[in-house]
Amino acid sequence: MACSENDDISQFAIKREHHRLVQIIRNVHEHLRYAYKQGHDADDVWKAHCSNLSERQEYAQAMQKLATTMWARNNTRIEWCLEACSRSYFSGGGLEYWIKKDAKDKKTPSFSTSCDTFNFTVVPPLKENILLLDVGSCYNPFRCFKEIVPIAIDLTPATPDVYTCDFLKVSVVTQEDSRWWQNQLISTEEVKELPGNTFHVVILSLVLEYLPAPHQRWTFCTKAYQLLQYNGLLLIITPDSKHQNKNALMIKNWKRALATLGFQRILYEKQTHLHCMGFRKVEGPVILKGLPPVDDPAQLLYIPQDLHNYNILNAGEKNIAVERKEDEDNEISASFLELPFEA
Ligand SMILES: C[S@@+](CC[C@H](N)C(=O)[O-])C[C@H]1O[C@@H](n2cnc3c(N)ncnc32)[C@H](O)[C@@H]1O
Repeated sequence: MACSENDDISQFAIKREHHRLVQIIRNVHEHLRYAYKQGHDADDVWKAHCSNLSERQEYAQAMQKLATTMWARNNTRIEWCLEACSRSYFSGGGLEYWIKKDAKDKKTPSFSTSCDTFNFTVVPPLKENILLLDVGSCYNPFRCFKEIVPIAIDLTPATPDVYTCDFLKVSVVTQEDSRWWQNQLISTEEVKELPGNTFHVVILSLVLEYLPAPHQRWTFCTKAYQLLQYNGLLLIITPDSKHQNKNALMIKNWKRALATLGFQRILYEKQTHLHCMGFRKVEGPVILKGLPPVDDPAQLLYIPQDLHNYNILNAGEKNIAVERKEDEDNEISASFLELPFEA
């Protein structure tokens, strides 16, 4: 057989495997959204999902394989996060810039006044490594960067260095000694508590769209706020293959919602398949010029898929929820199917 035919066959096999893995991920997201859209209580939907270990494990393996083999040379979200927090913000002068700007604008004090101790505010220069909480980490992609101490948590870890933790349920506790919780983690099978005002960075990468209800995404962002030190960074990555303006309103609404918590958006980049956003924790709320206050900020944390209509296609043992044909035609590019594929 000619070499190019062999290549074609292996390309085809890789593409088929990519499609299979993506389908596993999409099905989990769609089942959750479908159940919620049917009028079920979000807590009940989540409880049912948490009891389905085999489905979650299949998802974890599929996600790990996709990220580490299929997209291995295209993990731009990990690179972006690293660049944003390490090279740009903590080591590249970003933190100093924002602190000086605050002082000049006299909008917020350089150092927090609401914290009990100085230690709960990040000040330049950062003398330690960056303490980074990766929520919904799956396979701990930040483990190999020397400037970062990653604490990786996931509902269903794909690798042993990721702690089991349901971030919707975790309690944020007050701990003045930051070593306390590191000892806790070592001896814990499932993380039930995390210390407030502690982390330099919280990462929410491709995780908010896993949650079917906007108020669950709000819970994630609220907890991220509580866990970060002042001047710490929340980095959010969300998939979207449309051009930048298509979902510009959604991104603006996220900014508004997060501003009510005290997150100031300081970084934004639209990549081909992703929105990458960086928010700095300040003493909130952040006032956005020309915009009225928001009544129900949680509802602003919607994603394009929330607006889809769902049908039951398969009335077999397990109903398969799918988006209606016209929605599929119009909006499919916002889904995982369009995340980058590398042969
Ligand atoms: C699409 S994967 C993203 C993995 C990784 N962050 C990345 O960017 O490659 C979404 C992950 O979020 C996790 N997840 C979903 N809900 C969660 C929750 N309530 N608490 C912790 N992890 C959660 C899932 O188990 C899954 O591993």
